[in-house]
Amino acid sequence: MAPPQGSRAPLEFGGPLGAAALMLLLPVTMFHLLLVARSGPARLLGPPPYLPGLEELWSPWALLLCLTWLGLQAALYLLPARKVAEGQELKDKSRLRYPINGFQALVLTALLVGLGVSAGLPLSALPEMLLPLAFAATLTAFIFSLLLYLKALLAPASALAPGGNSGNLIYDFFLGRELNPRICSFDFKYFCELRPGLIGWVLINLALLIQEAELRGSPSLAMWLVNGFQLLYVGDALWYEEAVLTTMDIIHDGFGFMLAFGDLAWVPFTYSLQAQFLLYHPQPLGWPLASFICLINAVGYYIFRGANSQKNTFRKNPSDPRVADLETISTATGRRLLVSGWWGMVRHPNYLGDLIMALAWSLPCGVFHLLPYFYFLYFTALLVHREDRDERQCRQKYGLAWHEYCRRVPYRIVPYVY
Ligand SMILES: NC(=O)C1=CN([C@@H]2O[C@H](COP(=O)(O)OP(=O)(O)OC[C@H]3O[C@@H](n4cnc5c(N)ncnc54)[C@H](OP(=O)(O)O)[C@@H]3O)[C@@H](O)[C@H]2O)C=CC1
Ligand SMILES: CC(C)CCC[C@@H](C)[C@H]1CC=C2C3=C(CC[C@@]21C)[C@@]1(C)CC[C@H](O)C[C@@H]1CC3
Repeated sequence: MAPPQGSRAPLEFGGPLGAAALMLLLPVTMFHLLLVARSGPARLLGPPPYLPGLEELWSPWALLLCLTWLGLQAALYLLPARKVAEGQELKDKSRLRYPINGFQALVLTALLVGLGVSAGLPLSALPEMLLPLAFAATLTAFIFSLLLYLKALLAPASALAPGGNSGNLIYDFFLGRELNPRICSFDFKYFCELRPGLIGWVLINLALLIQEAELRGSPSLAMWLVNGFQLLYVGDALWYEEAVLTTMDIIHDGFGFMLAFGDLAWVPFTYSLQAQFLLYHPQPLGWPLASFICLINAVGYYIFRGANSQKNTFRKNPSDPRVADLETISTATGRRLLVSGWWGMVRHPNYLGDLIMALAWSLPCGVFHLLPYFYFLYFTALLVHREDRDERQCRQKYGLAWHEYCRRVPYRIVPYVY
């Protein structure tokens, strides 16, 4: 198939070979983590305790549950929103509109789950179903990506993403061809990025907490901490939902297997790894250490939220009194770059805060297993790679001004280290 005109973007993720390898490696890693988390030795780098057969992975009930969950979140997405936000300007100069009702979806889901549990819904049975649920989510993501690929064949050239249109089927399937696939006003990428996966993640965490309480009389302090920290993170993402409209996933990347699998399977089933680990490997944690870990999470959150809010406020209105005094440099595009405040400390202060929080989520699991640190390790790799991609895009967008910014702010993520 010939690449569409004008698509000359350099190949990322190691090209078609890298994309094929990731498509295999990501689900395999997810199942490995699910299996070792419940095994006695819980060794991240050891072999899985056993290889599950298809009868253990495939369950029509799990698929039904997965589709019902997606249907519920889609219905909540369609409810009237407190605000409708406009996205960034597209190639054809138009702007898409997005409902801002993610936090409302989280609260309504919590109410529905609360009602369900009080009516006898066995939420604590969820941890036993993680394997078939993850399989169903992977299958759903694969079929969904296939449909998205086919849908993109009918899309006009102006609707295609800059990256996922190389003409190589595997690469384009992985990266995604269409930038903002929609049916009427329902935006699939925006919906998947924040709702089913993120809310699913905290629901799985809650189910693990409830099962721990049933097993041991009450949830452990470590389990409370992991649940609390991650609920704060998800609540924050949904409260500041509008900010996702300026991320590279929404502005730059197409919607293909990478994001569909990432959003629907990877996030709920691997981001809940610490809580999964704690259910099978209870860890003693005293109040002094717990308080120290809370402090680390608070510092991480303070940097993460401060940096993200500063940039979002500045991008929305550079004369806002909260950012008007910050030093900036001009660029040829007319947009300015912050060179003081959080964005004068390192070029990605929000990543630094996010990484500090990631560490705080693992610490309640103790220091004798590597497994609960998987998220921290994976996330470091993801953010270093993401920073590199963003840097390339900014260099292209801002040219000399970006070089000046790099000269003024030489460190990328960690001051004086990287
Ligand atoms: N938990 C998870 O799995 C993940 C979490 N995240 C988190 O999501 C959040 C969003 O991350 P992400 O989308 O990667 O990127 P950022 O929010 O860091 O956005 C990068 C963009 O910010 C703008 N920018 C960069 N430097 C400056 C500056 N000095 N002044 C003003 N604007 C600047 C540029 O866009 P422009 O100039 O066009 O505005 C650049 O492209 C982060 O907090 C990240 O940690 C991200 C990925 C995964
Ligand atoms: C499976 C692959 C390794 C890559 C998958 C990447 C996705 C899991 C992430 C890509 C960007 C994401 C963002 C978030 C969650 C993870 C994914 C979807 C947030 C919604 C997390 C909360 C933050 O406040 C905003 C993030 C935006 C980007």
